[in-house]
Order: sequence, then C-alpha cells, then structure tokens
Amino acid sequence: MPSPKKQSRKDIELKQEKASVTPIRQSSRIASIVAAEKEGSSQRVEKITRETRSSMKIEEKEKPAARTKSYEFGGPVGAFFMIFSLPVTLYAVNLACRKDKCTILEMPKLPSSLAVLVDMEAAFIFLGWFAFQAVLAVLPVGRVAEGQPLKSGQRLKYRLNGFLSLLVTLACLGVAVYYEVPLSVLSKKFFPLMTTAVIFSFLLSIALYIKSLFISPSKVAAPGNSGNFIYDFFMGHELNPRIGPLDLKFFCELRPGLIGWAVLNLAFLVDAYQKQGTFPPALTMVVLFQFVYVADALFFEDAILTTMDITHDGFGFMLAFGDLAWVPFLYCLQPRFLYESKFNLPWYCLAPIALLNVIGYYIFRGANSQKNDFRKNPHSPALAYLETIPTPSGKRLLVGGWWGLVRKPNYLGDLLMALAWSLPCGFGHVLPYFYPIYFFILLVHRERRDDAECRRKYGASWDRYCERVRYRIIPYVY
Ligand SMILES: NC(=O)C1=CN([C@@H]2O[C@H](COP(=O)(O)OP(=O)(O)OC[C@H]3O[C@@H](n4cnc5c(N)ncnc54)[C@H](OP(=O)(O)O)[C@@H]3O)[C@@H](O)[C@H]2O)C=CC1
Ligand SMILES: CC(C)=CCC[C@@H](C)[C@H]1CC=C2C3=C(CC[C@@]21C)[C@@]1(C)CC[C@H](O)C(C)(C)[C@@H]1CC3
Repeated sequence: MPSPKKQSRKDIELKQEKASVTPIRQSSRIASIVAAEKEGSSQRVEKITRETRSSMKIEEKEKPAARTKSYEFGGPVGAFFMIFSLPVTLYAVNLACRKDKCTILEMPKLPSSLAVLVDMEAAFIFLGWFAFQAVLAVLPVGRVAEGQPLKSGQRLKYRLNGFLSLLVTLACLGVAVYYEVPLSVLSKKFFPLMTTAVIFSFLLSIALYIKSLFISPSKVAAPGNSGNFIYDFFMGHELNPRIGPLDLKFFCELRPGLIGWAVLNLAFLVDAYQKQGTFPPALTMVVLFQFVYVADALFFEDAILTTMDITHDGFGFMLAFGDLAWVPFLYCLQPRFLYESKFNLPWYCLAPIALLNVIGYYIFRGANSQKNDFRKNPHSPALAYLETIPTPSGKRLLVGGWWGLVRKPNYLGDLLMALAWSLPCGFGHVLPYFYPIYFFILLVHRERRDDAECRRKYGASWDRYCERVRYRIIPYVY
C-alpha cells in the first residue's frame, strides 16, 4: 500500500485528470446513455450513470473547496446593504400598516417609546417557542429520509416529523383557547416578538459564521465561499450546519418561522372572533389559504430536500433572517391588515379569489411533487410517460408534464397563490400587495440564479432544455 503522503499530489492529479468531465466526455457519456436506453439495457444505463457519478465524486472529494468566482446579490456591497435594509424594510412595512392607517404615502409613525419594540416577556415567548419546536424536531418519531448526495458522495439523514409538530402545536393552541389563555398577547406583542426574532437571527448568523471557520472543505457551501467576510456571512459558509441530531437549516426553514407564521394568523383570527362574535369572511379565507400553504410544506417535508436552499445555499444571514424574522412577521401582513382594519369583501368577490388560490395550489403542488418524485426515483413506472432528456451527470431533466410548460412551474403556482392572498384586502391600499410584489422579484432573481447553476451542472443539456421550454415562469409572457 503506498503511504497516503507518497500517493498524494501526482496520483491525485492523475485521478482528477481521468475523472474530469470535459465537454467531449460529457457528450460521449450522453451518447452512451442514449444508446443504452435505445437498446433497452437499463443495467448499462445504471452502470454508465454510476461510473459518471463516482468519477465526479473522486474529482470533487480531493479538491480543496473552490472559491466562489461570481458574486450574487451585488457582491459584498450588495450583501452589506441587504443585511441592513432587510430588517429596516421589515419594520417600515409593519409600522406603515397599523390599526388606523396602512399607507406608503406617509412616513411610518415611529413608536413613542422603546418599550413598544422591545419587551422581556416577548423575548421569553420567542425563546420558549424556538426551544419547543426544536424538542419536537429531534423526537425520534417519524420517518428518516436521505438528502441529495453531497460533494463527498455522502447523503445526510433527516428526521421527517414536521407535520406531526404542526398537529402537536395546534393541539396545544386548542388547549390554550379552551383554558382561556389570551392568545391576543401575540398580536399585542407583535413588535417586541419581531424585535426578538431579528436580534436572534443576527446572533444565530454570527454563531454560524464562527462555527463555519472550523469545518472541513467538503462541508463548505460553494456560494458562500468567496473569502470576503461580509459576503460569506450573508450567503452562509457552511452548507448543512448541525448540532447533534438537529440540522439547523432544515429546522429553521420549516419549523419555528413557518409554523410561527400560521400561529400568528390563527391568533388574529381567534381574537377577531372573540371580539366580533363571528369569523370575518375575508380574514378567515386568507388565514385558511396560508394555513394550507404551511401545512403543505410540512406534509411534503421531504420535497424541501431537493430545493436550492438545502442542496446549494449555505446557512447564513440571508436564510436565518429570512426563516425566523422575514417569513413569520411579513408574510402575515395581509391577515394583520384584515384583522386591524376589519376590511371585508362580499362572497361573490371572495369566490373567484378562492378559485385562483386553488388553481395556484394545484400547479405548485403538482410541479413540486413531479420533480421531487422524479429525483427520488427516476425509473418510477408512474412517471414513465414523462419525456426527459439526459445530462452528463447521469441525472435527467424533465421536459414533459409541468416542467415542459415553463421552466419554473412551481414558481408560477406560488405566484398565483400570493396574488390570491392579497386580493381579499381590496384595492384601497398598496401595502397588502407587498408580498406578491416582493415575491415576484425574489422568484425572478431566484430563477436566474438556478438557471446559472443548472447551466454549470448540465452544460449543453441545459441549453437543449431551454430551447425546448422557452418560457421561464409565465407561459408566453416571461
Ligand atoms: N414562499 C416563499 O417565500 C418561497 C417559496 N419558494 C418555493 O419553493 C419551491 C422550491 O423552489 P427552488 O428551490 O427555488 O427551486 P426548485 O424546486 O425549482 O429547484 C431547483 C432545482 O430543480 C432541479 N430542476 C430544475 N429544472 C428541472 C427539470 N426540468 N427537471 C428536473 N429537475 C429540474 C434542479 O436541480 P437538480 O437537477 O440538481 O435536481 C434545480 O437546481 C418552489 O415551489 C418555490 O415557489 C421559493 C422561495 C421562496
Ligand atoms: C432576500 C430575502 C428576503 C431572502 C430570504 C428568502 C427566504 C424568505 C425564502 C428563501 C426560500 C424560502 C422557502 C420558503 C420560505 C421562504 C424562504 C425561506 C418555503 C419554506 C415556504 C413554504 C414552501 O412550501 C417551501 C417549503 C417550498 C419553501 C421553500 C423555500
């Protein structure tokens, strides 16, 4: 056996050279896969795919983590700007939309004292909530799923008990309402709770960045490995930070913030019912739509394992703040507006809006499940009717079904739902439309990022896919 030292540089270079997937090899591998498929030899297809994957793994395992060459979000300057502008936007939008007024035409009224924004009781509620969700997440109940293969070839394991956590949380809320615990504390302490979430996400991101300085190169997230402190802090330097059994990114993305958003909405609804003696239709409808969205994310929890956030992006300020402060305290803006203003619409306006939401959900769920099922089992007979194209990595791209309509059918469905959540607020104010406007910008930018990443991963195959499916998000428009 050669000693690891002796084997080092030359052998590794040789292996890397053998394993490197040049464009010529890419196309010859695609040709072999296609030929094997024509022959109907699924064993040969599997073999070529395995060989390609393992050669790519050898290549990636032995390289030190490559530095990010191209910046996103405007580079370090853009990241610096966003670290400050995101919290400012969060406060500005919420302060501008309050009981008496919801307008962008006036400067948001600053609170008369700091006590309106900061409060010890709110801090305890937030921390208790976070700890409660963390305990539920690590309970050894629920299926364990494997994530997508990492650079090292390893697959991380994830405990899937998100839907159960939601049910337990709902049961606790029911008990609280039964024993007349005033849930209105959540709406009264909305701003102090939000401040705690903001401070917590800053502290968490700092801790994550410090932790990431001590990890091995294989654990680094490519987009957050520029060497610039501000940029890497924002994008996230470590791909999958974990504390024991708790995967922090997976947990934060789906539990405290997402379930917290649904709980805030339910608190508005319960309080409205207790004050008005009836469930206001527009508010009830939006709370229900958003609840279905949250419940769906938790029910199809394993689908998140193939999203960009989990497979590609690191866990840094962008996701920590997004998950813990932005989602719960901004995505509930429409229900909060309806709750505070008591605005309502007649049923014949609400009915077509409900239909829009159902159509959006149908597209969103259909597209996400189709891709997720295909990635989990590309040979599933249930998906055999879908046209696909091969890529040099061995993975195939769906070019039929939802993924043949536009390149991001899941974004299309999500955007239709976003609109359906704002329309019940009427046309008297712009601010309740903050979510669909922001979301459109976010998804257009996200599609561009993913497009660049897929072109890097799949080369000419991605170009072929783009030629076949011409529109990005909206058929015949964009
Ligand atoms: N409410 C909110 O605030 C937000 C919601 N979302 C939602 O989250 C969901 C996930 O979004 P996101 O992670 O951005 O993107 P996707 O779920 O679309 O994941 C992108 C990945 O899917 C794979 N893929 C792309 N095209 C194809 C194809 N034709 N065939 C097979 N695989 C393909 C590629 O990965 P690979 O080939 O490596 O598998 C690509 O990198 C969406 O529904 C989106 O609307 C997203 C952001 C914010
Ligand atoms: C610039 C900025 C404000 C960045 C933060 C973005 C985050 C708020 C979003 C990035 C991707 C997200 C996803 C969801 C929530 C918003 C964030 C965190 C998601 C959990 C919502 C529910 C969906 O069903 C989903 C699971 C598909 C989705 C995943 C992506």
